[in-house]
Amino acid sequence: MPRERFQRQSLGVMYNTMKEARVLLVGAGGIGCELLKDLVKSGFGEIHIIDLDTIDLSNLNRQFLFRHEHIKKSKALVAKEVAQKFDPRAKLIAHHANIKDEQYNVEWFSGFKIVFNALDNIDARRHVNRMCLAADVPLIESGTTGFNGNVQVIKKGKTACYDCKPKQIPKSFPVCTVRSTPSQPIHTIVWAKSYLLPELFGVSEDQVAEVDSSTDSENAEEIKKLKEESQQLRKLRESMSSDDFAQQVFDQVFRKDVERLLSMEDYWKNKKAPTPLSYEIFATGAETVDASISKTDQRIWTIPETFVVFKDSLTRLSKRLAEERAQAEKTGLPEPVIEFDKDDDDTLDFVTAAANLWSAAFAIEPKSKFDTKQMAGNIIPAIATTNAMIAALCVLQAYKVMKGEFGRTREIFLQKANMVGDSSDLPNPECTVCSRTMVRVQIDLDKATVKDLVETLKKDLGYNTEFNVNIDAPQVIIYDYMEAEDDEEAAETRLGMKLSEFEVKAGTSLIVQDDEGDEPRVDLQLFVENKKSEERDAPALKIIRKDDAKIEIPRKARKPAPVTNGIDAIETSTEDQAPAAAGNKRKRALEDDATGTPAKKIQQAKSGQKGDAIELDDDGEDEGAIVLD
Ligand SMILES: Nc1ncnc2c1ncn2[C@@H]1O[C@H](COP(=O)(O)OP(=O)(O)OP(=O)(O)O)[C@@H](O)[C@H]1O
Ligand SMILES: [Zn+2]
Repeated sequence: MPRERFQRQSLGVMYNTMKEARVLLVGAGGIGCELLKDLVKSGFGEIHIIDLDTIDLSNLNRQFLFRHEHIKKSKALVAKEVAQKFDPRAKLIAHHANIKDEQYNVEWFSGFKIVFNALDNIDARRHVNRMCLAADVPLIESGTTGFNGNVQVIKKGKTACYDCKPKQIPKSFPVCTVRSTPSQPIHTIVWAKSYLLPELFGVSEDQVAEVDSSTDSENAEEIKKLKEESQQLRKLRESMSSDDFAQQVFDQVFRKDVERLLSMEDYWKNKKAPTPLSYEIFATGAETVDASISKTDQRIWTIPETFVVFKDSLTRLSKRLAEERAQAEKTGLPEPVIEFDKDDDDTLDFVTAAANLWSAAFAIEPKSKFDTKQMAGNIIPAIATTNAMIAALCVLQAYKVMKGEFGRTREIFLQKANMVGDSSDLPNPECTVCSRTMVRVQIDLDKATVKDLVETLKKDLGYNTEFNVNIDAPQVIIYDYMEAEDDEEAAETRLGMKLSEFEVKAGTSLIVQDDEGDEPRVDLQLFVENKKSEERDAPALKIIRKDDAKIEIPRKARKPAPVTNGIDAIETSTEDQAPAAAGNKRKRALEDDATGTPAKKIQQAKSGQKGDAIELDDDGEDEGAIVLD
């Protein structure tokens, strides 16, 4: 078979290693479909694919393993079936599940040679990052937005982890800009999506991340007024079933609230003042417009069309909420809410129409339903070719990982047509995630007490008396060594409590924080597994040691003393300082772009400095691996 011959030629001795390797692919979406094809075609022996989702019509344009007849079926199962045809000898195993499920514990992760992340959310990425660090399995992390993408190799102790660099927080807009002085279409879209829709049908603006309601001395007065207006709007919810509900809402937000703004003359000295809208005037031109105009999504609606869609979508949403409320009352479910969803036409029609009316009041250009969908959904169209390139780059990095050449792995950034590969960063010693020591612990949760845990930490891991134990998230104190000093009786009671009383269960992470002397140990993360002890006298807790190796928990690196006027405030010896090499590596990550690409690397990509080309060169005759530099 010619393909196999070429593979042998290009992989050399690695060919057989790959045939035996067991790898995990997390996510069978845009990157995942491409990556699965690449992994099968590259000859990886056993590939596990996990995805919690089912196939949607909107996936078909780029997730090429899926066809129309697969809609609503499991992504993982269909991906496996289709990719199997590329090589019937490959062992493919599909899991239609969430990677955060309890059964996918550290032990399960330990069974893989490499894990590939092809996910679409930070939460799952962070979880896999932690599991791979705990299991000491290399992770190849990847992501794309539009024409941009990146690949990062993560290996405990050798390279930076996913959390070593701060991640960009989603952009938010100050409440005063959105509600009092909008000047761009995005402001009015955010207003409709994150203020008007939630105030009428969902949670309040205070709880929406896209709107920043924090006050300072300059805006405190205005925010107070805006809060009063929100309350008035919330009151209107009571008349949701009345015939003139749309008129009441329109009058309140597009007339009264705008009139109030207009009365603040100082506001408009240097800005164009808004115009309050009149329901009667808008209604006059609208009699002949059919509500089905909302289906037109590419062209900007006229004012009468916008008015009709506003009224019609408001009625649709009101009816829906009334039905859901009646249902919830019957079944005792909590009060329902309607949230914005770009694929839900009722909410999208409402946001488009309301945003364009708000724009009309402020003389801002209106937007089509299609454009509003992109902007409100923060959608950057996914590009199939970007996914394909990133998937291929993941495999090229995987070759180096297979050879254990972590020093030669590259962090790769794709910026439109420009690609840059820079050597992987070293771990950030101040990273609260990868600087921890991570250990598995088997606990008989029917038996184990806080005392058992405390004693095991002292006996098996060398802890002294001064340490605390918490559940990671949500934070719950399990043991606090200071308690004994404050209240001996309470401390005794706590020691006798079972860990299960604190809701410790399989999958829980426990964090042990050392407080001993000047040089405490780094934090210890214990990954809990529930295991019944078979013999009666067997210990209720067992620390799992890889190959029976002794577990050493390193001491925290002391921070270098602060520098004042060029003179060290406290004299420090060189041994006291944090590892220099790692420190040098952490100089960047100041401002990251939407893909989380550090600013420095983008600059390089743009200016075409170091490493702006990807070279595929032959890395020695017998090994024949493709090297990316
Ligand atoms: N916790 C998780 N466990 C398993 N799979 C996950 C988890 N979180 C996300 N995924 C999967 O990761 C994949 C990411 O793929 P992609 O970025 O192409 O998103 P998508 O949902 O397919 O597309 P879009 O968001 O553009 O509609 C999805 O198939 C998603 O179901
Ligand atoms: Zn880290």
